[in-house]
Amino acid sequence: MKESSRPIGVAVLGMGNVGTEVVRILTEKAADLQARIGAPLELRGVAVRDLSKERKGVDRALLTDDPMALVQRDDVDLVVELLGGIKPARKLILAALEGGKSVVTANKALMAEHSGELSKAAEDHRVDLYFEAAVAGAIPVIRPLTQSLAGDSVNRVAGIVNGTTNFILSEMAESGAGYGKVLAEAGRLGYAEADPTADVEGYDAASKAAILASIAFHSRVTASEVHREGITGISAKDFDAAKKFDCTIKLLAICERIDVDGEQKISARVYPALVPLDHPLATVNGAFNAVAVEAENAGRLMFYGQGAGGAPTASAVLGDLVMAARNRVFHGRGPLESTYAGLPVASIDEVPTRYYVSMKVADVAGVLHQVSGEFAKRGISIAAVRQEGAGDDARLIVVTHRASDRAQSDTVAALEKMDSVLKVSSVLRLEGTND
Ligand SMILES: NC(=O)C1=CN([C@@H]2O[C@H](COP(=O)(O)OP(=O)(O)OC[C@H]3O[C@@H](n4cnc5c(N)ncnc54)[C@H](O)[C@@H]3O)[C@@H](O)[C@H]2O)C=CC1
Ligand SMILES: N[C@@H](CC=O)C(=O)O
Ligand code: NA
Repeated sequence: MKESSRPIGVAVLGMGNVGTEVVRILTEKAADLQARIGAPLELRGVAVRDLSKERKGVDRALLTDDPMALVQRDDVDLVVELLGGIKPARKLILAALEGGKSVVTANKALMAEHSGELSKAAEDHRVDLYFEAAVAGAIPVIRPLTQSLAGDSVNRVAGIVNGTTNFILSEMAESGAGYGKVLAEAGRLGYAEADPTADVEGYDAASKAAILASIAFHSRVTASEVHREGITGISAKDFDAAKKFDCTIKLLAICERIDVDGEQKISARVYPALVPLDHPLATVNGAFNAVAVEAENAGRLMFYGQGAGGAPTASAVLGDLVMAARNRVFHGRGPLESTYAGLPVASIDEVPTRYYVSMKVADVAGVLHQVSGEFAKRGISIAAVRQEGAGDDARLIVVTHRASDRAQSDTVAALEKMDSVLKVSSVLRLEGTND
């Protein structure tokens, strides 16, 4: 390695769950980081909202409540954005890139909507924009997709990419624990977003799916193009029913190439789904995430680890920081954004899915025939039927084979109108099967 170069000035924006851990590691591991980079990293400042708050292990003189002034300092070479949200993060990152500073961010919400603008600024100013922490926390997924698999063709990236909802669903499956209490615990443990609606309504997973789909398929997919459903409607009853089909329930993010009438499109979708208990994703519990990648030549790859939490996320941030700093020392550049394929995003209606439909029915002869008739009318074949209870508590559960999501959802709408179907109580998709 070449002799140590001049120090590299680092600005950290935000000292919450992740920022606190990043500053701690930067301080505690300074000597190791210097040896790995070939230059010392020097913390020039940390932008916080509340200057009066006690920040253990941080020199007060480093704190500022003016992030823009910090970003624009001449002695800052690298900016680490850990504020979250679009405003003021977008402007701060743009200012950094335009000022010739490389940026490391964990901000999936921002990257999923503004990656085009930010990547162009990085390219124009010949600096790096790294965001490994933005998807699946500590797990390396961005780097494998952009670098290790750069010579392959990825067909599918799917898995569990939100720690908070996986933590909640795991607790519900395990102990039937109440939803609100578990969500509060996820916040306390530093897994949840500042506004946890982003987690439970699937927005966070949708941002991650947009980032994964864009990189995997060399196209640009934004969060608003990802079909999104959250977990707020999932109840203990759904878990009981799932168990009867040897399944559990997971919030999945699925990005795949699909063929729609001869045209290649991207499907990017997030929803809670039944997953067979013997599927690898069924055993991913707590705040752990797992991402399976299927590539033409590599075959199936599986990435597993901590998807949320201050220290695990800080690990991914530090990895990016070391890369960006090394590039400064050795005059290199990280990979550029690649969107040459420009594949369109399919509507959820066009995607082949399997449905699980649980309904309360009138306990009269012929109901099963009528219900199965509605599926048959739309060309959907039924994989399993289960009849439960009797009288006022008669229930019918249908699991279908794969058909277009449009045909499946039209069938559910028709069932809801039938006199003999008193209530469609639950509709979930089934994933992790081959049929
Ligand atoms: N917590 C986690 O497990 C993970 C978080 N992320 C992402 O990392 C980023 C940070 O997340 P957390 O640390 O969990 O959030 P957090 O809410 O704990 O921390 C954000 C900090 O930024 C500060 N802040 C916000 N606006 C500011 C401003 N204008 N000036 C100065 N300070 C400001 C807040 O006061 C807060 O302390 C977010 O983009 C999040 O989505 C990514 C992966 C995992
Ligand atoms: N809120 C997110 C944090 C990591 O991205 C999650 O729960 O996964
Ligand atoms: Na990651």
